[in-house]
Amino acid sequence: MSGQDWDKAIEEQEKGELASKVGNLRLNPAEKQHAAGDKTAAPTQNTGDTNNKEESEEDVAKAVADASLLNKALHNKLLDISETQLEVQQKDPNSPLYSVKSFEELHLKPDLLKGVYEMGFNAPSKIQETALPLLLADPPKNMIAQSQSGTGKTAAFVLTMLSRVNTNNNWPQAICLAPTLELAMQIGAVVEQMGKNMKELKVIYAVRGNKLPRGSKIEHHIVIGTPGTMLDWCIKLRFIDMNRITVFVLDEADVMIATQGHQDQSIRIQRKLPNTCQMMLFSATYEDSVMQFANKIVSDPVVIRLRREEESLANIKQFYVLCSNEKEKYEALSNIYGAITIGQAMIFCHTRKTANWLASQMSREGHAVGLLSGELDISQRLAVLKRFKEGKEKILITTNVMARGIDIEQVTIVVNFDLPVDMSGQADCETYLHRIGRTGRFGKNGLAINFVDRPRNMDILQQIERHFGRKILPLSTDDAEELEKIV
Ligand SMILES: Nc1ncnc2c1ncn2[C@@H]1O[C@H](COP(=O)(O)OP(=O)(O)OP(=O)(O)O)[C@@H](O)[C@H]1O
Repeated sequence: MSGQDWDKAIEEQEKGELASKVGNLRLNPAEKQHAAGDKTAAPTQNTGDTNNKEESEEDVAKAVADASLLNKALHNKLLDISETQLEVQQKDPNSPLYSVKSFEELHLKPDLLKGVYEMGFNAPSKIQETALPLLLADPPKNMIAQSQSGTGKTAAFVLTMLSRVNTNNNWPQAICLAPTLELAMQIGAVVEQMGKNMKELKVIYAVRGNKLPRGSKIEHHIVIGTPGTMLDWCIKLRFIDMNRITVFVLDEADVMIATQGHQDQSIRIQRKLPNTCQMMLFSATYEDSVMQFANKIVSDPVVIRLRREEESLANIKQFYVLCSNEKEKYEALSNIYGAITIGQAMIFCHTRKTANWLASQMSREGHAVGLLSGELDISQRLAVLKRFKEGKEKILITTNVMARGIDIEQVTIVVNFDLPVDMSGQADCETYLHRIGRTGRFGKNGLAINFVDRPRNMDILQQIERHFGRKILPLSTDDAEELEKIV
C-alpha cells in the first residue's frame, strides 16, 4: 500500500467507526430541551461576523474546548487515581473537614439518590468524598476545585445543584456556566440523567440561538449556558431574577480563560448574584492565570486540588538517540520495536507531513497505527483516540497541535520523533513535560525516548535537561542488549 492509499484507508476506517462511537458527542440541544420538558426554540449556529483578532482568539479557545470535549468523551468512567494526593486548603478552621464513603451519608433527597445509583455510582469518587460534604453543608461553602478530567467533578457539582433546587418554586435557582455550547449540553445531559426521578425538574440552556421572546420569565429550575447568552438573559433581557439564584457554578475555568470575553462576561454575571449565593469553580488545571480568575469569581473558597504524579518527571526514564536524518530515526525506532516489548506508544512529530509519512511506514511494516492528524474533525479525532484507548492500535502518531491537552491515561513509552520547539525554534519545555507525562502515570515507571538530529537539536535537548535539572541519557539503538536494559 502506498502512503496515500494508506492515508485513504485509515480515513475510511475512521469514518466507518464514527456512527457507532461518537453518538453522544453529537448533542442536539433541541432534543435535550425536549427531554427536560422545555418548549423553547432550539439553538442554531451563530453566523455573526468576527474580526481577525477575535477569530484567532476563538481558534485557540476552540482548540482548548475541543480537547476538553474529547477528554470528556474519552473518560466515560472514573479514573483510577488511588495514588494521587488530595490537598485541601480551608479558610474556616471552625468548620471541620470530613469525608464521606457513601452517598447515603450525604442525606440526599430520595429521588436524587435513586438517580445517582441508577447511573451506576456506588460510592463517591476521591474528589466527591471531600467536596460533597462541604458543597452540601449548611451554610453552603464556596469552592474552587481542581482535578484532572475524569475524576468526578461534573457529577459533584450537578449533584449539588440538584440537591439545592426546590422544584416547587418555578424560577431559576441554579446557574451553570460552561465555555461552549457542546460542553454546556454535556453538563445538561448529566443533570437530566441524575435528576430524572425528580419529576418536576426543568432545565433550560442559555446558549447561542436559543431565543426567548422579550419579557419572558424563565420558570426552569436550572439554567446551563455559555457566558455571552447567559449575560444577556441575566442582565440585558432580565429573564432571570438574579436575587433568587442560590447556586452558581463555573465549569472548565481553564478553558474559559482562553477567551478574554468569556472571563469578563462571567465576572459580570457573578457580580449580580446575591452574597448568599453559593459559588463554585472547577478546572482541570491549576495555573496562576486560572487561580487569578477563580479568585475573582469565588470569594472565601475552600480550595481542593487533586495532584497527580504527571507533574513530575521523577519516575520517567529519559533517553536520547543521535540520528542524522529521518531515515535513521525510522531505523532507530524499528530497532527499538524489534528489541523490546512495548505496550502502547505515543509518537510525536513536528509536522503533519512527518506524522503521515511515519504512520504509513510503520503501518506498512505491520504495526497497528493510529494517526491523529490535523485533517480530522472532532468526531474523527475521538474515533482515533477511542481505538487507541481500547488498545485496537498500539501506536498513536500525532503532532503537538492535535495532542495538546488531551488526557490519555497510560502509555508505556513516549517517543519524541521530533523534539518540541516553540515558534522561535527554542526548546518548548512545557510541551515536553506534557508529552512525556503521558507515560509514568500514577507512580508507574515511564519511558521517554528523544530522537536528536545532530547537531542543532542537541542544543535543544540540553535546554530541556537544564530546565528540568534531569539528565537525559544517550542510547544506542544498534545494541539490542542495551535496549533490553532500559525497560
Ligand atoms: N462516584 C462515581 N462512581 C462511578 N462513576 C462516576 C462517579 N462519579 C463520576 N463518575 C463517572 O466518571 C466519569 C467522569 O466523571 P465526571 O464527568 O464527573 O468527571 P470530571 O472530573 O468532570 O471530568 P470531565 O472534565 O472529563 O468531565 C463520568 O462518566 C461519570 O459518569
